[in-house]
Amino acid sequence: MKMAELGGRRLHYRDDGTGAPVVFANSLGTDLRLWDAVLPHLPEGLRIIRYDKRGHGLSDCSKGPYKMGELVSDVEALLDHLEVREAVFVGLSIGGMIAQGLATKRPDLVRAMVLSNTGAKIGTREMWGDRIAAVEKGGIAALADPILERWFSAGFRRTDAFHAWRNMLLRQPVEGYLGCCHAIAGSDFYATTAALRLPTLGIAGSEDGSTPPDLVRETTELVPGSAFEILRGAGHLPCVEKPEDYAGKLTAFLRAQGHV
Ligand SMILES: O=C(O)CC1=CCC(=O)O1
Repeated sequence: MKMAELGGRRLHYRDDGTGAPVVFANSLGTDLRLWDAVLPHLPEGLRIIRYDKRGHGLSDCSKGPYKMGELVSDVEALLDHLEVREAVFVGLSIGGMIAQGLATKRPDLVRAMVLSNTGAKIGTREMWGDRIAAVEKGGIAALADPILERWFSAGFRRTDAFHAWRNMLLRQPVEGYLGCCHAIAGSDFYATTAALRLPTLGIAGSEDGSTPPDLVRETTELVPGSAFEILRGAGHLPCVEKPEDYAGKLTAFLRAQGHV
C-alpha cells in the first residue's frame, strides 16, 4: 500500500513493474481497481502507475467542491514525486479530462495520451447541478441504478461481477463524489485540447450512456493525427467489460509509439 504525501494531501497509488511509464486515471466513483483486469494482458517492460484521485479510493478526501485544476495538480505532483517523465497517460472519463489538462500543462510528463470514454466537455452545468442536488438529498444510492445503466451493458449487469462495481459506487465517499462532479461541471477543454500535438488514441464503448462514441470521437479528433476505436458491447467502463480487447487496443498504441 503506497501513499504519497504531496504538500498536505495524501494520494494512494500503485507503482508496479519497470520500464516505460504508463499512468492510469480512473472515472468518477471508481478507484484504481478499475484497471485490474486489463493489466495482466499488457506486455512486459512497462512501469504501471495507478492512483486514486482525491476523494476516491484510499486517497485523502478533502472538502469539496474541487476544481479540475486541483485534480490535474494532484497527479502532476504525484508524477514529479515518482520522477516520472514522458508517460503514456490513459484517462477514463474524468480521468480523460485530467489527461487533457495535464498534457496541456506539463507536456514533459505526457508523451502520448489515451482518451477513454471521455469528452472535452462532459454533460452540461445544469445536468451536473441536478446530479449534485439529487446526491446531496438522497446520497449516491438515489442515483445508483441510472448511473450503473450508463456504466455497463445490459449483459454485464446480469453477471455476479456487476454487484462488486455496484458496491464500489455505493461505498464512494459522497464528499469526494460531489467534489469531482463540481470539477467536471466547470470544465471545457475544447480550445486547449485542439492546441495539443501529441499521439492520441480515443477509445469508446458502443453502449456508453455517459460519454457516447460520437463525443469521444469528436474530442479525439481535436488532436490532429489521432486514432479512434470503438469497443462493441461495452458501456462506459470497457476496461471492465472487455479487458482483453481494451488491452489489445492499448498495446497496439503503445507499440506504435515505440513505448514497448
Ligand atoms: O457517472 C457517470 O455518469 C459517468 C461519468 C461521468 C464522468 C465520469 O468520470 O464518470
